[in-house]
Amino acid sequence: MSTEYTYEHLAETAKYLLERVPFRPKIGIICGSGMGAYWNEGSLAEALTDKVVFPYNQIPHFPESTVEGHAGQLVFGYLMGVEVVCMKGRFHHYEGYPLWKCSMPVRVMKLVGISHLIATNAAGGLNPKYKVGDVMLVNDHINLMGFSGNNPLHGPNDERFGPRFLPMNRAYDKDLIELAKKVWDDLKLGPIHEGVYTCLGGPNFETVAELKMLQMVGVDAVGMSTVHEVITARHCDLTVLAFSLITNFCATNYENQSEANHEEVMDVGKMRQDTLATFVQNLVLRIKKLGYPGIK
Ligand SMILES: O=P(O)(O)O[C@H]1O[C@H](CO)[C@@H](O)[C@H]1O
Ligand SMILES: Nc1nc2[nH]cnc2c(=O)[nH]1
Repeated sequence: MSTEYTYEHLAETAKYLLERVPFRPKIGIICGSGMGAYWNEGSLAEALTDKVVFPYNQIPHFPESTVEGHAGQLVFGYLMGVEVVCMKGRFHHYEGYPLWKCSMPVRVMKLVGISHLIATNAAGGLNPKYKVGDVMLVNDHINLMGFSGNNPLHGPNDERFGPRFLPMNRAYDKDLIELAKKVWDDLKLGPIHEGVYTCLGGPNFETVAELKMLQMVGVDAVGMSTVHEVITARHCDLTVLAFSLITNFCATNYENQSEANHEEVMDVGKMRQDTLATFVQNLVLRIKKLGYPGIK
């Protein structure tokens, strides 16, 4: 079975949400590990006003979030006066969900009216120039899981979502990347990078040999999410911006004794949540002011 969700299922989910939310969001935000987990002062979710909160287990047809750091709530609200919908926690393949299920919320967000998706993630830094706590705007990805036929769009295609075949060479909108860099610089937040992300199935972190291979093929940051969400988003014509918070440095030699762990990932997320919240708030404001630019 490639997908249990028909268009009608997801339309039902969207209808349930829309009946309970008094405004229509244009921007969807997926909070990565650590970044959406806490309601502490300074977190992105905390910055939302006039919130309407839906725990995932109360939304018809929604999967449940099982990872620590992923609260499992869909939050509608205003960020700097901009209508947004925010996923506090996402679904990963390693939780036991097939990729079409991991990325179903993207289609739901499309059906509630978004035109733009901001996907964030925590990732290991492979590019030697990156430091822990840095941000990398994703300008491309390598769909490694797709190489073996594991793709969120696998199976019958429903044209109401999008076409059977789709290009991916302009998946990460260049205008939005430029805008994001400008917003970051205007806020004087220090250096920001642009690079290539890849998603592995997880849940284990990588071996040294795997990391060396990924570095050789041009990967700058490695994680366990985002790629399938972006494919699904582009399929239904959403304009996409994605960024990675570099939460750990990947050990590409055997002398390095440090070991990647999820606690560190969440700690760095927490440490950087204020900065990222400020960044995203200013970004959505600029996107709105500019009339929601980017390829559709
Ligand atoms: O991609 P997000 O959800 O930010 O989380 C990343 O961090 C977790 C590992 O610590 C994995 O889930 C990986 O994908
Ligand atoms: N696969 C993978 N995912 C991560 N998420 C956060 N850090 C990492 C990492 O080093 N590898």
